[in-house]
Amino acid sequence: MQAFTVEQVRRMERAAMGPEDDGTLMQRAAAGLAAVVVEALRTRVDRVYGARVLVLVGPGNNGGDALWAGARLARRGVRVDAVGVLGTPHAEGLAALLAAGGRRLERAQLSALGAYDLALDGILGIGGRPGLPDDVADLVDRLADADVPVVAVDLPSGVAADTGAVPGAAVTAAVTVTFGVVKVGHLLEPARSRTGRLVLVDIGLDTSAEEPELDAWDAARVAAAWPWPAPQSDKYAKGVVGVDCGSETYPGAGIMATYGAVHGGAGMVRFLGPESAQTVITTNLPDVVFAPGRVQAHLLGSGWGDRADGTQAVADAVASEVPGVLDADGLRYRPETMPGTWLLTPHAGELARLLGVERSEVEDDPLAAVRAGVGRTGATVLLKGATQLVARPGTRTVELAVPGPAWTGRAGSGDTLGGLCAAVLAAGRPAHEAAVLGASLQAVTAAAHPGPLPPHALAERCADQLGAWWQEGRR
Ligand SMILES: NC(=O)C1=CN([C@@H]2O[C@H](COP(=O)(O)OP(=O)(O)OC[C@H]3O[C@@H](n4cnc5c(N)ncnc54)[C@H](O)[C@@H]3O)[C@@H](O)[C@H]2O)[C@@H](O)CC1
Ligand SMILES: [K+]
Repeated sequence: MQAFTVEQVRRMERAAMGPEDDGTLMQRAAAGLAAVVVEALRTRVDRVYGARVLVLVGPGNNGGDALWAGARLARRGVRVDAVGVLGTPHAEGLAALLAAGGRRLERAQLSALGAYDLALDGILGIGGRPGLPDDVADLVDRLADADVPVVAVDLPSGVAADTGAVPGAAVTAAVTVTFGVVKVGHLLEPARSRTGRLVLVDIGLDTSAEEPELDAWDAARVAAAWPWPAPQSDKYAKGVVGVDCGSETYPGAGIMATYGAVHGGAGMVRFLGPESAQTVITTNLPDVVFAPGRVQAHLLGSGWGDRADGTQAVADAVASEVPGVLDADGLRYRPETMPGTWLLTPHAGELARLLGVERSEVEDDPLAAVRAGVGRTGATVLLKGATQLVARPGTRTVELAVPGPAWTGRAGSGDTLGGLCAAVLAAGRPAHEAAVLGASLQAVTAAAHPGPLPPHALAERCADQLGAWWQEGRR
């Protein structure tokens, strides 16, 4: 699924509209919106005729969409009340609603909000600045307290369309009906959680001239893209991962990274980390070897802590011209520039350190931050966290891994994730695919095995998930 910025949407809308806006796009939007509301009413109260809908109307075309949809609903016998909550409502939309039998109420006339079966959030769309004025936020809260489900028009009002940030008050929608294309904010946390179920209504926008801002993967695409071995694939076709992770202080990181590489399907895993980890590894994963030798993807950095020869270890691996994953403490020892065949896997704090900015700056605009990480290093970058983003040199489009349940993020998850990515890299896939596939496999597996499981146990379930896909013939 592709997502676009507000600027791109505006360009596409202008191209679709031509020089004069004759309202066609808004009518398409309103028709699609009304159809979703009809379905939602059927599901919730088993009727359309006589159901009650409250329309919250802001000052722009977002309110216009909501009012025109309200008019369509009123013509089907829905009792529609519209209340202007910001600025002056869209004149033609309001006239259409009143002509269809809807009512306009003042805010003071609103009582017993629980009597409404559903509310339409037409407060702000892609023209909205994030946040809501206090009095509007108060009304939105009262609707939530009264358990009135909200259908958001285009976007839940208050969220930032281009970043997914929610810096102030915002609507939390049960369903969001968006028009033409998906916007970035629908897919990135924390706005994603405000969006509810996302429905895309086709209004005839042509995306072909625009490079998408985001490319979001789903589980089916991950299964189809996984580097499944061919019948004749030997261990070298599947790929050898060289794991130099962990330290005497943090041996567990080396163990968990190895679990990731083994269960991600590597043909062979060489463990080149501290001796203190070897007994545990060889007891639990007897297929792992400890001798140096041929490596098709490096995995470095997890659990290193301070390492005297860290800079040299990374430089040697990069100089070997074999691709690799550089994680955690290893990021501190990276050379000034790296090839795009290398994958860096920072979390927000590590990316902030790499960029020399505050962590909040990364969290407020992760898309910009992950791109900046590529600009700064030359490498491919996977930003780990609630939404896992992958940026790479040569394209503006950022890939979004399948999201996972919140408890996946715990000590050691990143170590096994590095191993999963390295297994894909060793199979010959480019770094950005290794990142998306590894992160998505971990997320899909975590969603299917509500634990919370410790990372090494989740890594074992990742192998089960691959096995399930294999059996389903998803390869
Ligand atoms: N342009 C088009 O052709 C189409 C637009 N559509 C709808 O139009 C929407 C965009 O419409 P607009 O550009 O009018 O923008 P909005 O409807 O998002 O509203 C922008 C207005 O709200 C005010 N405003 C913004 N943030 C505010 C805040 N935090 N507090 C108070 N006031 C605030 C602005 O000053 C401006 O007057 C889309 O989201 C979509 O719903 C659809 O009808 C499809 C076609
Ligand atoms: K809205």
